[in-house]
Amino acid sequence: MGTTMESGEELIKISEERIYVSVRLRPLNSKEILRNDVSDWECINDKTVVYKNATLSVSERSMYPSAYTFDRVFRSGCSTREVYEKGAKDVAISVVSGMNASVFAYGQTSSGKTYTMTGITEYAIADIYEYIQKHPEREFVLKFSAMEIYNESVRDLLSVDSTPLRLLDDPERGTIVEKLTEETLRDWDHVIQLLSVCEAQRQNGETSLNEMSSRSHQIIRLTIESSSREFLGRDRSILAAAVNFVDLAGSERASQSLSAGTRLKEGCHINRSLLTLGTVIRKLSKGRNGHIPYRDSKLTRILQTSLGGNARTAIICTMSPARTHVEQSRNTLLFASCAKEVTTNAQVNVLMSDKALVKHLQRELARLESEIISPQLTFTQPNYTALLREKDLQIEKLEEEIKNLILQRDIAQSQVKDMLQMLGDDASTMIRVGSEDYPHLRVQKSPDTQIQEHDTSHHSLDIDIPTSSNGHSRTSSEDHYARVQYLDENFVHGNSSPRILINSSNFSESDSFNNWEDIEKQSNGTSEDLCKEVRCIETEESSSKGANESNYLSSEERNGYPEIKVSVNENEQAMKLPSSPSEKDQEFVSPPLKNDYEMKEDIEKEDQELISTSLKEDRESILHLCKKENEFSSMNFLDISSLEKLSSNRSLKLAKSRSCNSAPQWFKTMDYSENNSSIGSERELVGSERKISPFSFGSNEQILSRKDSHSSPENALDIEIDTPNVKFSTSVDVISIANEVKEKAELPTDQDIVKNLAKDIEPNAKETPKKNVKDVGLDPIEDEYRGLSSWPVEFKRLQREILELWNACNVSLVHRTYFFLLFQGDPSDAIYLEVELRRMKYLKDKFSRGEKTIVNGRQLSLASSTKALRHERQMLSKQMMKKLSEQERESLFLKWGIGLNTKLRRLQLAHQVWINNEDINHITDSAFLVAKLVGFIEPGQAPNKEMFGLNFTPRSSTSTYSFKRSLISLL
Ligand SMILES: Nc1ncnc2c1ncn2[C@@H]1O[C@H](COP(=O)(O)OP(=O)(O)OP(=O)(O)O)[C@@H](O)[C@H]1O
Repeated sequence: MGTTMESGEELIKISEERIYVSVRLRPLNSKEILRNDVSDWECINDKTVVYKNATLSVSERSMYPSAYTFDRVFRSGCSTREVYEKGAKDVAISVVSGMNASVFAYGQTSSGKTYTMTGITEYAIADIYEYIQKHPEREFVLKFSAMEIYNESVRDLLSVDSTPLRLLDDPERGTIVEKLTEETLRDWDHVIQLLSVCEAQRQNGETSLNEMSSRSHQIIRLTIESSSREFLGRDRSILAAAVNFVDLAGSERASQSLSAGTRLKEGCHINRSLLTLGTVIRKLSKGRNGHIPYRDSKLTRILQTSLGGNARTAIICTMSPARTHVEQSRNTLLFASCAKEVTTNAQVNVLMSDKALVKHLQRELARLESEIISPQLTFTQPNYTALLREKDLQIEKLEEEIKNLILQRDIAQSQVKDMLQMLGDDASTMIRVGSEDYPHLRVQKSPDTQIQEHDTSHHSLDIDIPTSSNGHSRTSSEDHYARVQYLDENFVHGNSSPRILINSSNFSESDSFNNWEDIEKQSNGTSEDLCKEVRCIETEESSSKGANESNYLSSEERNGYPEIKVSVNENEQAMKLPSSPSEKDQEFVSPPLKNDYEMKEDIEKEDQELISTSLKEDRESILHLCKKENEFSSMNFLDISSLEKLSSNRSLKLAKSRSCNSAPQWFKTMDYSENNSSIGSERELVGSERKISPFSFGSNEQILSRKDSHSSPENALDIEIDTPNVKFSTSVDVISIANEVKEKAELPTDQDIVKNLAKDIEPNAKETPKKNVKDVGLDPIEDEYRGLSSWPVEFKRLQREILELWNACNVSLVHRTYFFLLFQGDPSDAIYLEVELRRMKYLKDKFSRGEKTIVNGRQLSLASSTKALRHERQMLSKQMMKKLSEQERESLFLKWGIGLNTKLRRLQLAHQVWINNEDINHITDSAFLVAKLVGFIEPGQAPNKEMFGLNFTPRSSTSTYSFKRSLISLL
């Protein structure tokens, strides 16, 4: 056998094993001997039986195998005991270990099946009892049942009732025989008694071959349940299995058995069922593929488990050695040969009692509940510990991060506080924006006394360094300036605040700025030096919101927007303007207009997160610039010596020249200048009416000629900044500075825009015939364009190109509006159009390459500008409710083709403005609408260009300057 079972205590798990097949030869019976039948079969060893008929021809011998090998062959002289011991016991006794078992006897009629199985059944049961007796620690329950299949009917052999029993299919137990009597064995005698009953009940009949021929298939079933006595009364497992002792009816040939009538009918059923059994065995021997016809007979249905299922099976094929039965013997051997190829898969059958099952389920339930409540507890101890350790590390890391964040926050707050202190030294300098206080921004006004004392040097411009202890009067232009600053902030939604370097000689107020002290220290220069070259940072109220961060950026950080040095021409006479008492002591910058609050608040939200960062960067940038002061001394336009040189050689001289000799005509013509009344004139240019241009610069040729420029008073772009009580005149030699830059050390790549602009302008300048300023008397460039009929065309071309670029770059609508309304065709605006065009091209180039650029310290991309533009339109739509009357709104809706009942009509309107570049009327309408919404135009006020800086009254000139200088600074 494949598996021995020496110890009954062990539960033997047997995987797949083959059916144990043995062949038993019986001796010739008396009848066979009487007719001189010979025995042709001989067991040559324990496993092989051979056919030894010497009378067969060679051809006959070749038709059949002569030797058959099985697990065991038993000679005719072997006892049933030996057959049992060696051919059935191992399988039969498996039942005590919880495995199903079956022992078959297969063979032709009268071959000795009943003879063999009777003995094997008794021996097996005897051994089972012996096993039980040897294992008192276990409790066994033996149940006995017996049935026969007679003429394809199942009968209970333990019942006198011959009513056929039904077969039921149970999904777990397989085929069960309904109402089959099952007797619990009491003792050995009980076994003998029941076996006797079965023998008595079984259908037997006399045939010519067997006086006591079994006419049915008999199945004696012994079911054994066992459990350990140790666990008796507690939850315990029960091993349950059954062993079948099957005595098949013998195949027979009617001709041989001479059966007729009932015997013939029985023989037919017997043969049919045996044929099905043979088919099942044959199919199983070839594998389990395909259909196995278990259900073709009750025999195979009942024995399905034993045939290739959960059972150990042993088949003992009995055969007569007589020559007369050779054919039947060969059939038996053929069946045996197939059977030995069939495999079964026996398992230990463990039954759980209801009590045990309940106990088991309760334990499982408790375990699952425990997992739900505390999943970690289900981990193994090492994993649990590792998990805890990991969590601890994470907690430590997070705590460390929190500490760092708190530290950074404190530092940022401290910096904010410092900056605020630096920006405003008293409460009066603070303005309230929303819930935050911001410092007022002021023009650094040079007291007259100081101006008089320092009449030889450059003068400070509107350095919006916070007020000092000196205290500065506030300008009346604060409102306007605030608007402009707002525009500057939001230029291209990137807050491209301008940066202007201003030569200053009397920047004493800056002493109050601690950082300037640091600058002084680190620059290894004297305070005088610093006073000469002070980087005037155009700070505004939004400085605390990051708008001024770019002002403190190093040139490397500005990413394409290099600082422009503005040398302030301190010409007291020219600059000194009659003060308007009403405009005195007004802050240069006022809180944002109420109309702007909403928009500003939204922007502030976005900017809040940049506040501390920008302030920190500001401080670092200042320090960085201080360090760079010396480094730049021989490198770029930021260096002090360079600026000094420029100041002394050019700007200063220019200033002196102008102040002493011939101040630019426009100075004189300005209505607030000393000589404005005498020189001012009205000029009509491109349909725009203006009294004077506040900007003038010499011919390009003069400007770009360094040698000449140093000695020429016309080679500077002059910007006059006026305040009510102090007038500033700035000489912004843009081109010269650009050239200065170009000639200096390599600039960052992003600053090439400046070079390019200078290069582009330079040839034009050279082509432009030099004009005698004195001859012209006014702005040379104006003269130049005034004499050229191409300027209006050129202006429109520039304007159209700028419009397209605005759209492409998602430029702020407010910026567009202001720019559009400000620059309407005056030739003096050419430089600004050129600058704007360059800026836009630069941006578009960046965007087209998917790159980001830094504008005023913020990263600006096409996506972010798109978002900002959408946001701006939303803000404008909100402003419509505040800035427009219902009648105005309805009128606009009708004008812009929006239904009065349309949902989100204000938003629709906001999305229509500034979208059609081809229609100048649309652009104009858009500009006026935006201007009105953001407060350029007061409700009920007719728009006119005087409001947008073209009327250079003291009040408006500041805003004009601010806007224009922002453009210049971006060079
Ligand atoms: N090995 C044996 N040694 C001695 N006598 C045997 C042996 N086998 C069978 N016999 C005898 O042969 C006769 C027929 O045996 P048995 O009834 O067991 O055959 P069977 O295969 O069961 O026949 P059937 O299929 O017709 O029931 C019996 O009288 C029996 O005593």
